[in-house]
Amino acid sequence: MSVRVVARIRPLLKQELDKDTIVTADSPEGGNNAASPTIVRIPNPKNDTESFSFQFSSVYEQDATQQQLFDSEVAPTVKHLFNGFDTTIFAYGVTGTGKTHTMRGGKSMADRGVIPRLLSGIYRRCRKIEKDTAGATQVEVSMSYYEIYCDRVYDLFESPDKRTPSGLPIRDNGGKTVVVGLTEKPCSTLKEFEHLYDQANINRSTSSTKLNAHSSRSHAILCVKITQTTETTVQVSRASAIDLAGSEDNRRTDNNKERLVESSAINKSLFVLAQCVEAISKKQSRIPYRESKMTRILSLGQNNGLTLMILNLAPVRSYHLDTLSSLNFANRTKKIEVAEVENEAVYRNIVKPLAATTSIGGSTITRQPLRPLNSAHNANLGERETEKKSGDKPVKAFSVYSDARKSNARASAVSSQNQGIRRTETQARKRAAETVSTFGSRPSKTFRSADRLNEPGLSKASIEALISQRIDEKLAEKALQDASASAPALSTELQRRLDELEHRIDAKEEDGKSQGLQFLMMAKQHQVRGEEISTLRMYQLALPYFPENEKLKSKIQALEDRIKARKGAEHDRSMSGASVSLSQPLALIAPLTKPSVSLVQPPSLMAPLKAEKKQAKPRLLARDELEDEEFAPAQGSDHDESYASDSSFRYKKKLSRGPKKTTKKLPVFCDSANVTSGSVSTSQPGEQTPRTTHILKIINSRDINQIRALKGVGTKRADAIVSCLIEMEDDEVHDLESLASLKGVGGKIVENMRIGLSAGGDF
Ligand SMILES: Nc1ncnc2c1ncn2[C@@H]1O[C@H](COP(=O)(O)OP(=O)(O)OP(=O)(O)O)[C@@H](O)[C@H]1O
Repeated sequence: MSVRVVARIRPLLKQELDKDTIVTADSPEGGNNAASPTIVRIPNPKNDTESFSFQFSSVYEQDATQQQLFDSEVAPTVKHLFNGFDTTIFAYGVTGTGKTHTMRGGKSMADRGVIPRLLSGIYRRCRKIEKDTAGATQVEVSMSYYEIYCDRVYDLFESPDKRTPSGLPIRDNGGKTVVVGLTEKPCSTLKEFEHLYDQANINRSTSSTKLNAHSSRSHAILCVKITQTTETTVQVSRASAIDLAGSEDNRRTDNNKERLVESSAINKSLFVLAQCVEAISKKQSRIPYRESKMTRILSLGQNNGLTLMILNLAPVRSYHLDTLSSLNFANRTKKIEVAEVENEAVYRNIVKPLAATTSIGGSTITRQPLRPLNSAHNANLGERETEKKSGDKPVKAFSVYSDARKSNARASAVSSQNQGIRRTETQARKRAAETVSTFGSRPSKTFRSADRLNEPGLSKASIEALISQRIDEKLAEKALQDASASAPALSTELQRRLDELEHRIDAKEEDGKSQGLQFLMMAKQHQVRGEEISTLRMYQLALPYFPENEKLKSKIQALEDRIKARKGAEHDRSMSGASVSLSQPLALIAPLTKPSVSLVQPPSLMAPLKAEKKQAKPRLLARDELEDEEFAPAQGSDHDESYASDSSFRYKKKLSRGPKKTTKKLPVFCDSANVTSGSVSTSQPGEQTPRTTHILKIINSRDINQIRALKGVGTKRADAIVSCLIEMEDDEVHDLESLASLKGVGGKIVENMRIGLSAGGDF
């Protein structure tokens, strides 16, 4: 199932004028005009008579109410949530386009946004389920709420003065990204939720900017966990509602230094998100999720369940290019496929009293850094601790029951809620496991043990062995938890150093890369605004971080040539005193009457842009310059939604990734059998021995199995080598020195590969 994308055009604000409206909603041609609109139309910034159209699942016009949006888009997701599907709803758009209004909304009943309405729907359904099952199914709701501010994660249930400056760490846990040490608060009524939510929102970072008096300076993520407990099963599902911060054009915000830092972090994370979406849509093997915490947490395309993106748009001309950019992003996002997999209900340990299985740690949970995670999304590490304390005995990881206890009760209870929902094969298989009950609300992991227990080949002894292995694991886990329970005794200094270490772990080698990405991002921003000199400058600053990106180099070259040519033309004109000539074959004239954005070069803030600053008037643009512009409509289509975008900057790892031709420290390989690194001659491609040729052939095959089979390589390294090769695109590794310079390889490994082949007797 793909991400569902709907657009919402906000009404004009007080200071905005009707005549400036350029974004409109439309129904598809030939369709029923009474049908809800699904198309957003916006003029071509270079030619008002042309328009671009973008189709989405739905488009909400300026007069659409909060109720309409909720009823059509969000209410239907509630039942899926209770059927075990996770849902993710996020608002995306430029600053001041109405994301917070859509997600949170105002205080009056009519103004309430998606989040309070969603919770209201959740509680209503809770009551219905409890009533329909005469109390046999109990539903518990809890929430965590956090923000990503300047790429740091902060718990919104903690006031800013109590926060650790470095924020909460995030970790990958079985494919899911979790925030460690997040508070999870139970909230059993809408009133309770609203109280907690309002309190937490006070802690959210907002400030006044020129474009929005209450601008969100962070991405806010609300995670609502729903636990449905029957006599035999526990099913957990989660709704994530995300109010992303909006991208900002800092020339329009008049931001001060602090706001600029925030803005740069916001823009960077949104840029990375766009890169991820682009990489997914191009089916690239590397999706740069890890380059921003927001993209790691959002994990668009990696998450399961239902995903709804609400694209917020401002209707007015002052947002023209930003709106196009958002529309283009949304257009790509709608193609992303999300696996429609539900969370499986797991058997609970019926020995435990019902209430104890779903108790929640609440605000007592403390941060427990640098230790393994063992539960699901946004793991609340204190949760199991609380459970354990609630009973005298430690809770068993699982129990084995006799055949007498069949899972029919569970099957019927759950299936009555899951009518019409596709089930996975694995689940069907797991349902067949009749004899197992699992610990508390643990996810399906324990089922695997159960499946193994049911394998026909397992003897009683191996079952015993498995059980004692699981008990050992649990005891080890408990020991770890006990150890970290004493974490409060850590000194602040030690805590600080741990935080630093975690940051370093997270950052790894990303520093240079993110700096380079920042420059690319700024280049793109300048480019869409038609500021060539500053674009060039940003590309030049980015080049050292992507030295092997040929497209970047050619882009720089093309820009330099174009700027030179333009300056030459300007110089010629000023010398001859000639005014614009209509007969000039390769020039187009910006119509003075039409405020076409792209033809009028806006002044830039950058110091070296004096030449551009002088250009307050519309200027001549060469035809090729126009055609190269980011928003040119696709050829042959005046109403095409796919306008060209710059895709040339897929990230490449810095220097070490690609093969370096001349690196002093590299070993020199000689192709005679007994020579070790450090020998004299450099192998020339034409002089390679069969062994070298064979190694290079295997490497260039990009076949992970063949590469892994080379001596001393192993799965991880083979994977890294293939990633390097993919990033080299069509280029190949031509000699052993280049091979040694690949990331994670080195001279010793290459030597091992050679020795391995000799030992095999083939060479
Ligand atoms: N549908 C709407 N109806 C009425 N007013 C709206 C609507 N959408 C937005 N607004 C108003 O527009 C202004 C900006 O909205 P909002 O703060 O929600 O923008 P935002 O996209 O969240 O901005 P930022 O990214 O800076 O936080 C607010 O005054 C808000 O009340």
